[in-house]
Amino acid sequence: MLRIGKFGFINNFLAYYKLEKEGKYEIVKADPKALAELFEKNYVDYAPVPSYYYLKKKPKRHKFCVASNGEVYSVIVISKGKKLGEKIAATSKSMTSVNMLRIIVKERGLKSEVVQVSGSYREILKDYESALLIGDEAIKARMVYRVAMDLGEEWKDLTGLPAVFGVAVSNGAGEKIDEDVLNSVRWGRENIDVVVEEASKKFRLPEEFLETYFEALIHEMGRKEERGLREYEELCKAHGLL
Ligand SMILES: C=C(O[C@@H]1C=C(C(=O)O)C=C[C@H]1O)C(=O)O
Repeated sequence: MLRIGKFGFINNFLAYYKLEKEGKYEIVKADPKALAELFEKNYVDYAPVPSYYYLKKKPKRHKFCVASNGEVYSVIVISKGKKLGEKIAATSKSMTSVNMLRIIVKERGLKSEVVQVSGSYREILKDYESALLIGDEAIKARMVYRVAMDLGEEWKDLTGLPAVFGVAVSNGAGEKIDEDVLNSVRWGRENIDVVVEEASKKFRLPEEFLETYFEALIHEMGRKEERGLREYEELCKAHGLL
């Protein structure tokens, strides 16, 4: 059975809902950085990985992605106080957004330094005023702390383009898998009420939030997303990050 990766976040819940029920693939869940490592070791045949990893290694890329054209809700800088801290502690689970934040900070002339740290967000917030969080931790934290930045929104303001956080890659034979994932995405969109109800029970989050969230996520690379990814590559290079 082919083994495929899944971001172990709510951001992949809608996309993989139908696919997981069908049981055609063995699905391996991990955070974005860990999934890139599993792909690197050839443990998975196909997986979404951080866009930054893709740009570094350029394996075969497919159409499934995790992107947003504006607010994304789950890639955010939260702050305990009113101001950004001198240092923004970025979760070690991220590869794309930590570099995206470095670009935004420089382009906006902000003074904060972005440092990458490990640990849960509660641990991080013991030592730092501000933190870049992704995925479910970001969603939990945003219910409690002030959202200082939404990276999807910041990226759109800065470039006028979508932010592409993750893209699907394969060891070469991913065409059919990608087609199955995108069919599952379409099923999820057409049956969003079912997906939202299930997700709300599973993650104990309000249906209203989940609906807004799932609608904000883009899961198929189109022309705008291609341009957004290219712009990210160019700005990474311009800032010495790639
Ligand atoms: C949209 C998100 O973006 C994620 C952020 C990533 C990163 O920063 O490397 C990689 C993949 C995405 O899953 C999220 O975490 O919810």
